[in-house]
This record gives sequence, C-alpha cells and structure tokens, in this order.
Amino acid sequence: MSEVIEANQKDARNAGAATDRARSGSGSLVIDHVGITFTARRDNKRYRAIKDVSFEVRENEFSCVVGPSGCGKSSLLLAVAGLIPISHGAMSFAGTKIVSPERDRAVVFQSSSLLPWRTVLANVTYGLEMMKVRKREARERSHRVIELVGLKGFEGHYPHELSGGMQQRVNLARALVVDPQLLLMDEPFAALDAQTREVMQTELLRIWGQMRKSVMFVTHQIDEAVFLGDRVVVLSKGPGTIIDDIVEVNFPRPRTDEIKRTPEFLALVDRIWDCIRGGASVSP
Ligand SMILES: Nc1ncnc2c1ncn2[C@@H]1O[C@H](COP(=O)(O)OP(=O)(O)OP(=O)(O)O)[C@@H](O)[C@H]1O
Repeated sequence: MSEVIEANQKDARNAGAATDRARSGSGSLVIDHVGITFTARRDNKRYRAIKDVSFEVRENEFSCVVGPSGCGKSSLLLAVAGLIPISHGAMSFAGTKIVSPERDRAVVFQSSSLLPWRTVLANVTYGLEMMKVRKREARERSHRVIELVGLKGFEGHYPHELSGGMQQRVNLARALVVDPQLLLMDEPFAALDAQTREVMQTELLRIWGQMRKSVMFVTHQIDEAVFLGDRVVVLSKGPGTIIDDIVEVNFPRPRTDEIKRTPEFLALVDRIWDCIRGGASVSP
C-alpha cells in the first residue's frame, strides 16, 4: 500500500515536470513518460530498467541526473543519444522526435574514446572529417576548440602522452567541435583523481559559460551535480526506476569551489542524499 502512495506522489511530481515542459523554449530536451526495458541474456526475460520518467532539459540549461547505482542513469542517457531504444513514452529534442543518433547531440563518456594512433588535433578533426567538412575549416574549428578546452600547445601530442584529465579535455573537444546543441555527459570525470576532477568541474563550467549548450550530465557524485547543475534530477532505486525528486539549484554563476563549503550547498547535498537513501525500491 505504501508503495502505491509513494508512486502516486511521484506521479504528481512527474506531472509537475510536464507543466514545466509547457513553459519551455523550443531548444529543449523533453523526456515524456519514458520506459526502458532490456532482454536479459541469462533467461531471455524482459527486464524493466526504467519504468516511467519525465523531465526536461531546457534550452541552455545544465541538468544533472543522479541516483543509486544501477537505476538506469546511463541507459537514459544512451536513449537520449539515440543509441538504445525506449520501450514506451517519447523523447524529443528541439521539437524533433529522437529515434537515432544525430549531430545535434554529442556524447562524452567516462572512459577515453580517443583514437590512439591520432594526435590531439587529428582526434578532434575526426568528427568533422566524417561530416566531410573541408580540411581547412576543420582545422580552424579544431584549433579553436582545443584552445577553448585549455590544450593549446598539445595539438601534436598522442593520447598516451596525456594525463587522464587532458584526455577528457580532448574528449570534450571532440564532442564540442561538431557544434551539438545538446551535450550528453556520462560520468566524464569518474576515472579522474579528486583534485583533477575538481579542476575539470570548474573548467567545464567555464567552457559551458562560453558555449552555452544544453547539458545532461550523469554522475554518482551528488556534490558534483549540485556544483554543476541548474537542476538535479534524482532517480529512484531500480529496477522500475521513476523520479524521486527534481531539485532546483539557484546558486549564482559563475560558481567557484568556495560554494561547496556553504551551508546552503551542504543542505542541498544532504537533501539529495536523504532522498536517495530513503528511496525504497519500487516494484517494476
Ligand atoms: N544492454 C543491457 N542489457 C541488459 N541489461 C542492461 C543493459 N544495459 C543496462 N542494463 C541493466 O539496466 C540497469 C540500469 O543500468 P545502467 O547502467 O543504466 O544504470 P546506472 O544507473 O547508470 O548504473 P551505475 O550508476 O552503476 O553506472 C542495470 O540493472 C543494468 O544491469
């Protein structure tokens, strides 16, 4: 019975997300009552990873998605990228239904996806080569983005000559150079040490401040989500994941590391932690 009540309360929150949607601009990502199922190889049975999730990433907004391990954060991001299908509901970006990967959405993954035999410059130009962009324009655009991500001077380096943080900068440059409207980031800093991660968070905000893309950022780290995001979408424990909460983060920008020590910041982190801890499993 309590599960039913909880589900009803969460449905009400989903309805709130739908109202947000009505107010949104045209360049937004709309995730509308989406479910994702997988067929498990072990027994060939259908497994409902995401049950019913609705939220929106407004135009130029930085939205973070957090939730317990295995709740379906990465699956949701892959579905938005058009890389895996949804089983019900609908997803659209800038008013167009998402059915496959398109150039308006670029993904940055946790692990480096660089081509080891290509230099930094050649890795960044790769996507433009695939798009048949003229060589000269491709080089100019790549140089601009390499400078933006702070790697000027490293154009001729190979991936193995770079630190983990620098490799993630190249991954970001590769995503940005094709000029997507929506940047999808799946725990991009998870493999970095704590210090580099903090530097990269600030760097990402600087870059985002200059480029102003819409961002959907998946992370395990609640403080990272609160530091980066305009909003934090909190998913419930899987399987059968729904939304537990959508937290507005109103700290002014530009943000610096100092806000992480403020009572307001710590209170938001606590609120999300409580939500994740208290989020009882919901039946699929
Ligand atoms: N291709 C797949 N086939 C079958 N099951 C899958 C597949 N991909 C994901 N799953 C299952 O779906 C659920 C959600 O996985 P997902 O990786 O999206 O969660 P997550 O929240 O990103 O996890 P984590 O935080 O641990 O990275 C998990 O139970 C996972 O085992």
